[in-house]
Amino acid sequence: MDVVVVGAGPVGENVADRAARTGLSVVVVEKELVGGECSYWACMPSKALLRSGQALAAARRLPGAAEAVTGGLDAAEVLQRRTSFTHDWDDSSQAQWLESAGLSLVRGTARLDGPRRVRVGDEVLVARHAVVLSTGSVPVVPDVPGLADSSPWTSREATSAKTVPGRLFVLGGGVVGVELAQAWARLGSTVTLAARTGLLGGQEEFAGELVAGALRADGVDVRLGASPTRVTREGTGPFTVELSDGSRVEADEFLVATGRRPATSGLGLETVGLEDGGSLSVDDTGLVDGVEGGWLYATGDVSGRPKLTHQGKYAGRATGDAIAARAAGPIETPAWSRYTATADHHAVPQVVFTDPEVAQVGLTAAQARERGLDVKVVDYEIGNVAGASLVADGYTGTARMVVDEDRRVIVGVTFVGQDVAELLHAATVAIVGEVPLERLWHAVPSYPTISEVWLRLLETYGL
Ligand SMILES: Cc1cc2nc3c(=O)[nH]c(=O)nc-3n(C[C@H](O)[C@H](O)[C@H](O)COP(=O)(O)OP(=O)(O)OC[C@H]3O[C@@H](n4cnc5c(N)ncnc54)[C@H](O)[C@@H]3O)c2cc1C
Ligand SMILES: NC(=O)c1ccc[n+]([C@@H]2O[C@H](COP(=O)([O-])OP(=O)(O)OC[C@H]3O[C@@H](n4cnc5c(N)ncnc54)[C@H](O)[C@@H]3O)[C@@H](O)[C@H]2O)c1
Repeated sequence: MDVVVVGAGPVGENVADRAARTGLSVVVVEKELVGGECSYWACMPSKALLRSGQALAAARRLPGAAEAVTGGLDAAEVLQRRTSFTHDWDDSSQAQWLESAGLSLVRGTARLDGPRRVRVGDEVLVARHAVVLSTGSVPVVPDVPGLADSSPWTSREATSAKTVPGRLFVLGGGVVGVELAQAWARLGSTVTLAARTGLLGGQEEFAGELVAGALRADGVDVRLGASPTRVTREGTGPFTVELSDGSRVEADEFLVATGRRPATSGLGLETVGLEDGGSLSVDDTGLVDGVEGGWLYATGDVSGRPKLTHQGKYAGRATGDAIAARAAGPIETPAWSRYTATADHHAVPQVVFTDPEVAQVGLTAAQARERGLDVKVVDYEIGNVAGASLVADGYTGTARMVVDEDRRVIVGVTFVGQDVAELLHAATVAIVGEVPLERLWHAVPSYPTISEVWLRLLETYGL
């Protein structure tokens, strides 16, 4: 075979598909479900858990519709819809797609076994051109006394649960923590969320503040600056969580949402001169640094690049194309070519699917300043836009545009509010295209849409 891809998550599937398009023979090895974490325990089920609650909350913000909402969410129906998205954790349709794309599937756990060699049980696959590691990431469980022994939930259990826990304790104020805290609170759980700092660190501060306010409005007990010091649990009974502020919380489930690390343990990295379980670093084509011969690639969560499905798939397409092209001879890989994931350094979009949504791309104001840019920050209250006031009575939300004054281009945008997710791609296009503000002025948003926030941002900037 020409190429072996380890891991059939969304990223591995994309690498394999692109490499095979030019006629290379590609084998994909998967130890669990074809489709990976994203399809079965992450993106899709978590968004399905959130969506019905958002629709209900949106209706409640509209006189006329609000009166028609006479009950709460039907949790059983929401869980059933979630399960339909995961195909009841059955991957046969995704496995069929793989075969229909001309890719071979080997089921089992793969490990490297020296250069270009991948062992799956007794079988050794030898790749003529490339081995690609697309093994994803695993949750990090912090070293809190009693926690690891108490069988806490990770995002897997929290996205696949069949019933609503009476009381849920969430540790971590990142994306997983806030999304799943809101999902379960709206499904009827009594939720406590503890975060050692503010919510959504790394984003603009107002994003975490608006989300914290919304969670509290949903009844979540948000404890900022609080860390658990001990967790105790008898068998499968309730958890008792002791917190650094001296308080105690009882919960039926405890969700660990404190980040993820690349899945490199037991991958056989030591057989190719790397450290078992260590982190990988890659160039923009996905080639792993420190390995001779240009045959080992890594993409997606395992690669140390942004842990997001769309960004991993983007890098996977570049890697698949680079492998296919290199099979025919040396290639040039300048920035912004089809072989390079250049946008990883400039414009990584992310939507946090809470209500309000947080949609962010590029640099925050603080990150832009850290890079030494001459920055102008423009803020605008989205509720003042006619389109937003039509979408919801009392619309609350904020938009921020970060401008590089030297080049007069946008380097970062954040929108927080209801229904802002679909606004984000325009911002991504503006940043990737380095569209000058004077030209952006001519991109006229329709009236009355929330997109008119673009006009207001440019006017507030001074155009
Ligand atoms: C709760 C949650 C919600 C999320 N929501 C979003 C979202 O809304 N949008 C978004 O963009 N991102 C989201 N993410 C992140 C997203 O899930 C990941 O970025 C994405 O799944 C990464 O894809 P991947 O293919 O690199 O890895 P994975 O999806 O983890 O797939 C890796 C695959 O490799 C297999 N594998 C691992 N080791 C081996 C081995 N040794 N041999 C064979 N097979 C192996 C695994 O079984 C798995 O199928 C979310 C994450 C979580 C935890
Ligand atoms: N909508 C989306 O795009 C989406 C949704 C979910 C997850 N994801 C991706 O999945 C990845 C994992 O998400 P995540 O929320 O687990 O990680 P994260 O890195 O976003 O957040 C982890 C949070 O846990 C906190 N933390 C870490 N160690 C801690 C400790 N010992 N005690 C208390 N708090 C601690 C951190 O300060 C941080 O706030 C992220 O990279 C994210 O991009 C994306």
